[in-house]
This record gives sequence, structure tokens and C-alpha cells, in this order.
Amino acid sequence: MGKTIIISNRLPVQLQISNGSISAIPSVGGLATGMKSVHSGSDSIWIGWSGLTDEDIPKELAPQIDKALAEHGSSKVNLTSDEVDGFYFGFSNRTIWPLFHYFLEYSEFELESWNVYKAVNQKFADAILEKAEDDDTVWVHDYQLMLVPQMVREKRPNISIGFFLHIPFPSFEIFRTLPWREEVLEGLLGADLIGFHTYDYERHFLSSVRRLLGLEVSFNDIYQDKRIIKVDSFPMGIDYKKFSEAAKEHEKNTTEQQSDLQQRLNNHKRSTPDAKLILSIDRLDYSKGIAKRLNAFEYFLNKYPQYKEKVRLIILAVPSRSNVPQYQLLKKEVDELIGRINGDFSTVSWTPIWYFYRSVPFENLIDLYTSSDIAWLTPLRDGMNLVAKEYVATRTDKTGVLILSEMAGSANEMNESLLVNPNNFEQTADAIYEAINMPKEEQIDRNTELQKRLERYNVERWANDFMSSLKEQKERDAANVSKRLTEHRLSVVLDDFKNAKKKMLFLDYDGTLSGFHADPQKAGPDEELYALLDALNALKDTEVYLVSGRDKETFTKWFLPKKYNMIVEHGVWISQNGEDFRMLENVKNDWMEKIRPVLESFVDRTPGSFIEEKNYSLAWHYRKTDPDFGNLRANELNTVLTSLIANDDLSVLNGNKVMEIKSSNVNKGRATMRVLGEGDYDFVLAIGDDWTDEFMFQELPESTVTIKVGRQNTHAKLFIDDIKYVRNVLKRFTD
Ligand SMILES: O=P(O)(O)OC[C@H]1O[C@H](O[C@H]2O[C@H](CO)[C@@H](O)[C@H](O)[C@H]2O)[C@H](O)[C@@H](O)[C@@H]1O
Ligand SMILES: O=c1ccn([C@@H]2O[C@H](COP(=O)(O)OP(=O)(O)O)[C@@H](O)[C@H]2O)c(=O)[nH]1
Repeated sequence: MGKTIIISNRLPVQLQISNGSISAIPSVGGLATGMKSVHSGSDSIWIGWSGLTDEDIPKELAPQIDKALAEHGSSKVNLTSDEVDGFYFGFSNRTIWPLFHYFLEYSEFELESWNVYKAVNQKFADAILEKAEDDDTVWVHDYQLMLVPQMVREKRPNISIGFFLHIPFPSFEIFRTLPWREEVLEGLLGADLIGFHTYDYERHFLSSVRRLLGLEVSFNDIYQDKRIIKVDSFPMGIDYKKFSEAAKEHEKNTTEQQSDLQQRLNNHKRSTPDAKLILSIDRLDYSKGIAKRLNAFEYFLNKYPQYKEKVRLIILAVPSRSNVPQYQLLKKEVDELIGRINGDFSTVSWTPIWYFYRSVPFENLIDLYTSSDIAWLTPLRDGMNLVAKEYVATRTDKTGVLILSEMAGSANEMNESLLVNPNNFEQTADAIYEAINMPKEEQIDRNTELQKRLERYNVERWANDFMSSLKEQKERDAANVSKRLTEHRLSVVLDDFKNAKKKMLFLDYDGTLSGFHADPQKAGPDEELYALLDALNALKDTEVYLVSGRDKETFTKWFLPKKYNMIVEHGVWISQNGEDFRMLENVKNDWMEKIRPVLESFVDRTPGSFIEEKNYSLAWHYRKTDPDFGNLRANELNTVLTSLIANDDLSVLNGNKVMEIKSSNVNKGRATMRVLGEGDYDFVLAIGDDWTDEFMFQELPESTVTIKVGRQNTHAKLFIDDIKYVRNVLKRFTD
């Protein structure tokens, strides 16, 4: 097991140079604060941006910079100020951040900053490649580095790569507006495991992958050519012990040991013992809803005037991304709002809002958390919001009320808090009222549950879960690879084939010999395929059967003149040596009158779907339908049909974007077994791609070489990645 390489834009510390000397200050923001705890306890290296541009660093200080970072287990990626502008202040925070937080109107789509984003992602990938060995694990973090997984994968196909997104993944309707949406998805799919904070973000991502890349998704696996990518949700926790113990220590402080801030907070408590302190802490970011919170506070004071002079709101707004115009505007808006509210409501002995625009050291954070009766955290959108968790962790006596926005990822796990929609002032004002008046016992009950969960699923557990899931995914991949039809395995199969006396090849058509097309009639054979099938049919002592679910008219047109052997409609019809099709099974089709209207009603209600009518079966195709909607309708149809056909001898086959209703005693396994019974074959091969081919894989004799096209679960013994490879393999039989 190799080392772990953590990679993120923000390192655990930010370097500053003043008067020729370097200082390292802790980074603010959930990614850095949370990952810091994970990093400190392991032998990982952390690669990221130091916070200084190349232009900021005098040549003579360069070695000291590396040394200062190495003390924190970190190493840097060098960025020029133009790169920081285009990559960080540009594409990351003027395009992706607003878009992924549903601020579509703030998103700028500039080709120039996209190009810088790509180039800088390449720089980060190169920094990993420089340090990584094949048995290392690379853990890439966040939206600034979404192209890195694929860039590393290209150069190191076997390395283990995890990616975690710390912000929301927006719904498809929002994500689709990004001009470079496919590139971003493909970048992420370079990872083996992609993690999100919540199931909602995960399903939005999967929906975009299905719709924009057309990839097959089964549960939380994405099937991409030769790889399976796992997607899952891992809600990030906090270093619970660090916060709860700091709070316990804090209680022991004598007055002299207390910070200035704590003394100021104490004065407040002393002067107005029955007044409540409400705390709001965020980076100054429009996604955090600070301006809205101020308006809601004003609304509260007007709705419940009895609380004037009885509540005080402390706003800690941490400076963030101040080169981005939207953040500058927000700063102005917040300053003005606070000025106005304080102007309107202040009395001689009371200012309703205390405002701090800065970041504070850890000990002051603990002062604020432990002194506040209520934490009011109502982002408009937030990937997780760790502050909410930190506040609860510091409540050593279990009192305190958390008012949390439904739009924060943490709301999913913090049901015992007062959850509000930040846009609903009425509800928010009532929540503040409820928080002020909540009996102590109820506060304790709620926090007891919250603390139990936060203590159990802490940041260490979160990181371990992610890493074990990544490891499992790699092992699963390796197990899968053990079934791949490698060159070595193929040569064994070819030897057996050559040494056999009487040989049989069963070949499925769609998805095996030919690719899919939205219109099945357009997926006809090409010249290369005819040439291949001619060559196979010319082989000595070898019989070849095309085994398909297709109707006999289509195969008559495509293949009868070639005199290929064919089994169609899953085994209803057979044609041998160019003879007309004859029935292999005695089946009826009078049931179709009952089923057809049901399928027609589904076609009417499912745009893009259509019915294919065969002699003895009906198929409902939904390849052209929106994938989520198609699957939903397919499930619905399955339920309707299952009850409808309960007394008939019919079954429903769920194929690749098609549902087919046919006689139960017809399937490819039974049909191929009948043909096989006509001779004494000592080599049999069956190859197919979908569910209907599993009948062959299961029913043919154990010695059969069964090959699945694709990576989905199968009864076949071997798998092949794609159609192109199928053709190459079959060509080898003719050499
Ligand atoms: O690095 P910055 O541009 O200064 O921004 C600070 C971080 O903000 C974002 O934090 C997110 O991660 C938290 C932990 O998972 C989560 O609780 C929060 O909801 C997110 O907004 C950003 O994702 C990080 O990359 C930044 O470093
Ligand atoms: O002055 C401050 C204020 C906040 N924080 C930390 O910044 C993080 C904020 O993370 P959160 O997930 O709430 O939001 P983000 O800023 O990452 O969007 C939390 O761990 C806080 O403890 C900090 O280090 N110094």
C-alpha cells in the first residue's frame, strides 16, 4: 500500500510575506479545516496552492517557502497572478461556484478563463504525476480541480483516484447551461470513486452523466467503456473531539486567561442577563445568505418588538474572494444593511448587531460558539456547512439552539435543529422566537441526539469511509479484470477452437456485432461485418448462428441472401443454410390484442418511445426517451404488465432500453440448446451483451465459452469491453 496524495486548491495553511519573512496562517473554509484533521494523523502529502503567486515570491525566498510548507506536510503548485485570476477568481469562482449554488445570473461563461482553468488543472495533475507511484492513492478535492482525475488517469491508468466535491452538484437543468459540461463530466470520470456530501447532489450528478454522456448507470455505478466508476455520498463530519475538548478547556479559563473577545461577551451577559446572543458565522459569500439573514432579523424585530434590547446578533463575516465583483458588492450591501438596522433600532444601551469583518483564531471561535444561545446559519445554498456542526460540538452542557437552513447539506443529518427556508421570513422569525423560548430540557434532548451523531460520524470516520470505499472499488475492479478476455485467455480459447472437431458459434447481433441506433432499422450490418461473417461461415467444421431478438423480416432482408444460420425473435424462428424461416417453437400471438393498447398508452405518455411489433412478441423501446423518465415508465409498465399477464404463459424481458413481452417458453437459451442437440459439438462459444443473452450463458453446457460484451453483472465466464473488440476477436478465429 503506497502513500496518500491529497490535492486541493487550498492548502491547510496560507503563506504570507511581510518585511522579507514568511508566515503561515491557518486557512479558513470547511475543506481546509476539515481535511487538516485527516492529514495530520496520516503519512499523506498535501499538494495545493500556497496563497502566493510567482510574482509575490522573491527568488531568494523560494527555498524557504518550500520549507515552510513542508513543515505542514504540504507542497505547492506554482501559479502566476494571471493564472490565479483566470483559474481561481475566474472560472472557479465566477463560473462554477455561482452555477453550482444556483446563482445562474452570476455565472460568467468566458472561454479565456475556461482555458486557464484547463491549463492550471494540468499543472495540478503534473504535480501529482511527479510524486505519484502506481500503488499510491490520489484524493482530489473540489470544484477547482474537476479535470484533474482524467488528466492523471491518462498518464497513470492503474492508479487509484478518488474525487470529493465539497459544494452542491446542481440539477441537470442548471448544469446543462455550462458550455463545457461534457468536458467537466469526463474530467471527473477519471476517478474510481466520486463522493458527494448528500444523496441529492449524487443523483443530480448521475442524471447529468446519463443525459449528457449517455452512459449506462446502474445503482451507483457508471459504466464507461473499459471502466466502472462508483458514485456515493459521504457527509463530511468535523473533528468532534477537538471542538468539544476545546470547549471543556475554555470553561476552565480564569478571567485573566480569557480572551478580550470573551471578556466583551461576558460584559454583555452581565449587563443584560436575560438577553440572548444569536451567532452567525460564514465566509462573506452570497451563497451564505447573509444579507437575507439581516433582512429577516429586521423582520423579526418588527414582528416581535418585545425582543428589542433582549437579543443581540453577532455577525462574523470572514473576508473571501474579494477580487470577485459579486463579493465586493455583497460587502457593500451587508455594511449598509447593518448600518441601517443598527441606526433604526439602536437605543442608548443597546446595538442590535455586532459586526466583525475578519477571520478569528480558533480560540475566539470557541468563545463565540460557547457564549451564544442560538446559532443562526441560513445559507441559500451550502454544500455542507461545518460551522453548524462545530457549534453543536462545543455545547458541553448540551444547551443552545441551532437554526439551520434546509438548503445546507448538513440539514440532512441535523433534523433536531430548527430547520427553516431562508427565503421565508415569517417562518424564520417564528424560529427565532421558538429558539429564544425553547425550554432547556428540549434543547438538551435535541443536542444530545445531534452530538451523538456528530461524535460517531466525525471527520476521521468520513475520510476512512471514503478511503475504504475507494479501496473496495479498486479491488472490485481488479476482480472484474480477472474475467477480462485477455490476449493470453484468447490464445487458449483459439487453441481449443483449432483442436476441436465440431464447433458452434452463437452470436448475438445488437450490442454485440453492431452498435445501437435510436432507430433499430438503422443499425444494419456494414461491409466489414458482412466480410467477417462470410469468413466465419467459410470455416471448416464450424457452424455459426446469429441469435437475436429481432423480427424475421428484418433478418430475412439483411442476412437470408447470405445464407447465414439465424435464430430470431428470441427463438421463435430458425433459418438454416438460406432456407426460409420455420418455427422452432409453437407459440401463439392472440394475447397481443390485449397488450398492444397498454403499450400504446405508454407511447402516448412517454415522448420518444415506440412499439416494435414482431410476429410473436411486442417490444416497447425507450432509447430516445429521457433516461430517468424512461426508467420510471419502464418500472411502471413492468408493474402493469406483470398483473395483466399473470394468467397467460407470457413473460416480460427487460433488455437494453427495451421491454419485450413474449411467450414464456421462448428464450435464447432454450433455442440454442435445441440447435446444439442436433450435433456432437466439442467447442461452443456464445457471445452477447444484454439480459436476454443471459439465458444462453446460463443454459448452454458448462464447457461453453461464454462472453459478455460490457461490464454489467453476468453469468458469462469472460467479458469483452466493446463491439470493436468483439469484431477483432472474431477475426482471430478466421486467421
Ligand atoms: O478556498 P476559498 O475560496 O477561500 O473558500 C473556502 C472553501 O469554501 C468551500 O467550502 C466547502 O467545503 C465545506 C467542507 O466540505 C462545506 O461545508 C461547504 O459547504 C463548502 O462550501 C469550498 O468548497 C472549498 O473548496 C474552499 O476552500
Ligand atoms: O474566522 C473563522 C471563521 C470560520 N472558520 C472555519 O471555517 C470553516 C467554514 O466551513 P463551512 O463548511 O461552514 O463553510 P465554507 O466556508 O467552507 O463554505 C469552519 O470550519 C470554521 O471553523 C475559521 O477557521 N475562522
